[in-house]
Amino acid sequence: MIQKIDKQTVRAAVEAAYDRCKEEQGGKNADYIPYLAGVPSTLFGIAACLPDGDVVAVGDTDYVFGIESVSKVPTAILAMDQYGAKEILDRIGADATGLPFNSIMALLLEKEHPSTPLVNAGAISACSMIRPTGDADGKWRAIVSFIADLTGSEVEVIDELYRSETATNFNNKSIAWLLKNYARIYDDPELSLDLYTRQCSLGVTARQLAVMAATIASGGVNPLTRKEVFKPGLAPKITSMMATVGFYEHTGDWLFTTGLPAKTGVGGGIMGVVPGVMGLAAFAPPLDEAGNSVKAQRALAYIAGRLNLGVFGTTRCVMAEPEPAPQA
Ligand SMILES: NC(=O)CC[C@H](N)C(=O)O
Repeated sequence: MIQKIDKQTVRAAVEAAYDRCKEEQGGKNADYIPYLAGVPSTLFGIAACLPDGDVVAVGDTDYVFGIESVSKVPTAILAMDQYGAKEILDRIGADATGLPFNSIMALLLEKEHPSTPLVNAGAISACSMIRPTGDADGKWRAIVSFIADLTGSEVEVIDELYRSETATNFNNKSIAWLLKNYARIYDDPELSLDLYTRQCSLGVTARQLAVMAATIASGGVNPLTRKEVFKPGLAPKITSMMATVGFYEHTGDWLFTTGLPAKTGVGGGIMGVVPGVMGLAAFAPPLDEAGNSVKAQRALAYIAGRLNLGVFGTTRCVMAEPEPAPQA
């Protein structure tokens, strides 16, 4: 069955989600990265980017926050674009770990297989693969310009966040060297980890994440700029990875509840992809114990339910074509 929705329906859902969730008090800012503990906890924004590039936005959707693990998505796509999806499957994998994002145990259990580019181990491995290998500046330029193409606007590192994260990323250092031990890192471990830390420290807005999600939803064509950012065949690959592990050990519960492929970050952002239809994003800093924003989850779950956006149902939700302008 096809269910047509229009821009007004989306706006009404986004506004209702904001109103219903704005008083939610659950969760706590991440504090293992000191910068994140200081971000105002009451910030809250929701954005939806439609196929015509229009963004429906409510709340703090222009506040610049740390992209954190949502950055694992663009780097995974870039790696697949550079090497082909099959090589990423072979070298990194596409499985869930069922464990926290920074789990060393996951790496020990699956020695030669970091599982997926959407957890820390696989993401550091993906950073190591980004071409031109061995060239830290060249790799960084490749990652940042790819993210800018996905969002249709510039992105910059939040210096204080980068310093804060670099000063405290001991666990990730262990992961990088364990990857080296198991021959699952494809460039210098320190260089790869620094790239990963820098990409996590990029500042983005909920509006930008919604455009990134919409670019994935439309098979790699940015709806704002109309640029073809990545090969269309990669959209279902990244969307399936997001569906598999986007909320770490809570992914199954999320997918069961919403049917929405999405990816979270400890900065409080969540990006959701409705293939062929739209991109969604929400931002609110307080997190649950798996590191997923409590308020942003509630908001996106509400919108997914109200608009029937789940990808597993028998009803396929599509955007209605806009009415033609009346003839003069
Ligand atoms: N889940 C996250 O957003 C974690 C990202 C963070 N930079 C880390 O490596 O711990």
